[in-house]
Amino acid sequence: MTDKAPLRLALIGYGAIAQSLLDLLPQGLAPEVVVLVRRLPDTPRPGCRFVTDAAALVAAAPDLVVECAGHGAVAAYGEQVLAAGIDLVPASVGALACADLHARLRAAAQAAGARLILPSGAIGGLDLLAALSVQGAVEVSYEGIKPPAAWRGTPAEAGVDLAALTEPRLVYEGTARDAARLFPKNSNVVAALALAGPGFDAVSVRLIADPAATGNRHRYHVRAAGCRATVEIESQPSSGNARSSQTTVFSLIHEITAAAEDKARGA
Ligand SMILES: NC(=O)C1=CN([C@@H]2O[C@H](COP(=O)(O)OP(=O)(O)OC[C@H]3O[C@@H](n4cnc5c(N)ncnc54)[C@H](OP(=O)(O)O)[C@@H]3O)[C@@H](O)[C@H]2O)C=CC1
Ligand SMILES: O=C([O-])CC(=O)C(=O)O
Repeated sequence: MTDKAPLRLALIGYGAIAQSLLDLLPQGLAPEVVVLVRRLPDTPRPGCRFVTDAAALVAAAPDLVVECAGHGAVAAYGEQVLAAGIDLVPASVGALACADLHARLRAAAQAAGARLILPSGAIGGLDLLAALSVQGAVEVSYEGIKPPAAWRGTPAEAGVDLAALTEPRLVYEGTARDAARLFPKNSNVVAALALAGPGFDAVSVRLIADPAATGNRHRYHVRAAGCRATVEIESQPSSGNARSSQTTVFSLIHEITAAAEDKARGA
């Protein structure tokens, strides 16, 4: 990387992931980060310029926009960012379970020569799924285990008294497409598995609240012709949000670093 052409970076959202990302961003990588928020924060942050509308974000002409706000933000701003020729990394990949939105984002990217870059987020092993999917059908069964606090404010609360749990409890079983819609803040990982190649109908999902869980555990089994694989990842939550794994932040920083290296090479 060179310091001659630092990356012009913008973020959408200023919650747990965005703040942790800004804390960990290598120094000098992106000297001024434009951050799109709905309400200006009470305290300014050195190195950040906060804006409250998407037009201002686009006008700043960033090289890369990293969304870390939620499914609604991908739907609200994704097309506008890509249509301006700006590469977009959506953390909220579960928004792409909506096939229409995914198609519109891909079309906007293609028309403007921008890239829609899907991060691996909290999990990994997506390269294997991509490689196997080129050869044929791939089935994935995923299990996500998180402490009860991670399921607050989700449909899990309808059938379970999360505060009273003394043993693990299944809070959802079904398809990746429904999981992404019903648990938008917990099921981006299953969308990432689906989008890596197998598709939303080939990924089955079990979500579990476990009072003994100290972190977020993601376990998935892969079945394809000539290959079986099991991947298990346990990650600490990001500071500030029990449901978002710290590995998500690392994954986004990895994408930002790659974009900075591309820019330095003139790619
Ligand atoms: N790919 C993956 O593996 C993972 C993806 N994620 C995704 O990342 C998202 C963010 O996670 P996290 O930081 O932990 O969540 P937080 O709830 O801590 O932060 C989200 C922030 O985004 C802001 N926001 C929401 N909508 C908009 C909008 N339209 N415009 C601008 N800001 C907005 C919220 O602000 P306000 O105060 O205005 O509501 C809030 O500050 C999750 O919702 C999830 O979709 C999370 C974990 C893993
Ligand atoms: O961070 C995690 O552990 C996974 C998560 O919330 C998601 O997939 O949305």
